Amino acid sequence: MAFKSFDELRAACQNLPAGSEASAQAVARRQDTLTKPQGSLGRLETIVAWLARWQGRDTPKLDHVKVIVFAGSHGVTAQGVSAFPSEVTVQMVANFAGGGAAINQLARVAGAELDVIPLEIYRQTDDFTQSVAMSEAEFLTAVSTGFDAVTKDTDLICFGEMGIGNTTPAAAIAAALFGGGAEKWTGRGTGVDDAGLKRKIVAIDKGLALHADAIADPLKIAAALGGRELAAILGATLAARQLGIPVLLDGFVCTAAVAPLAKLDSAGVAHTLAAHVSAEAGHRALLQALNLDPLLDLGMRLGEGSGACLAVNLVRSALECHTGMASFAEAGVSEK
Ligand SMILES: Cc1cc2ncn([C@H]3O[C@H](COP(=O)(O)O)[C@@H](O)[C@H]3O)c2cc1C
Ligand SMILES: O=C(O)c1cccnc1
Repeated sequence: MAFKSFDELRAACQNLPAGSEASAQAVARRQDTLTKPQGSLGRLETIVAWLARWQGRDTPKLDHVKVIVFAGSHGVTAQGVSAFPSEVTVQMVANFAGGGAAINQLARVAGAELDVIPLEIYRQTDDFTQSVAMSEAEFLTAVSTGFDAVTKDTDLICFGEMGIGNTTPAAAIAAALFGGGAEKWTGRGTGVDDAGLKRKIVAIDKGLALHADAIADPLKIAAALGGRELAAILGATLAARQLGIPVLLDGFVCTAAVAPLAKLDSAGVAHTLAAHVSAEAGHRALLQALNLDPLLDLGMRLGEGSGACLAVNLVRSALECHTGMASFAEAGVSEK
């Protein structure tokens, strides 16, 4: 897919397939026959219904689980917004290839295939305090790359990101979409000190003022204030919806990347589950703004898709119970 204009992409974001209510109901009916008090597996039960709804299968499967990590470089790092230098992005892409990052270990344990897709990582976006981060064409190229990275044979997908500085564009997008000022959405990312936090807030306020004309349009916000890996996550999440693939969202950056979809269509992220709430300051508020209830709260603040991938283990456990448990009749267990 090559999206040619904001208008074309917006139309795609506003014409989304609904999930299968019939498959979700088939799961709910079976849950109530299994050898447990009704509802006693709590969210494990609703997770399976969610899988069924968005896979469009009465019996969901998890044969092919994927993690795609998108990487991008950020011009706004010139404002001193990260604790780490920008070149760490390229270095970490090499580390992913060598199997040495957290996400490599988590993907192996979760039985997930890991893909890493660098988006012009030797070319930073423009510094959004000076101009738009990406032109319309640059933004759409990144969205299209993300869209094309998703393939139909996938049963569940996690998106991750690597991009030094990217908690700043993420907070800027959240502030532009939901208001409340930069301070509400800005956290310490990789661990900036108080002066660094101040620089982030100043940079975001400057970006919000400079791009005030974009604020009515969620896609223009994502182009003016975002980053290539965030744009790719937006495109990939849209593709997943069209292909019938449920999505596990990772942390603050990933959630900010998909937030424009929710602004364009009130059910725009209905096929996603928030895998966790990260320790990044704005994440809890952002999940609330999107009406998402996170599965895990482990104080993680890494990105890379790490929290999403960890939650694959929960989703697998939920599905095993659903498919493997005996019914009251099969097991000869008395009902109440
Ligand atoms: C070694 C290393 C590995 C990472 N893996 C993910 N991130 C995370 O930290 C960055 C965002 O934080 P900030 O906005 O403060 O730069 C992103 O690259 C994100 O994926 C990492 C950061 C570092 C340093
Ligand atoms: O929650 C996140 O996505 C996050 C937090 C800190 C650093 N990088 C990503």
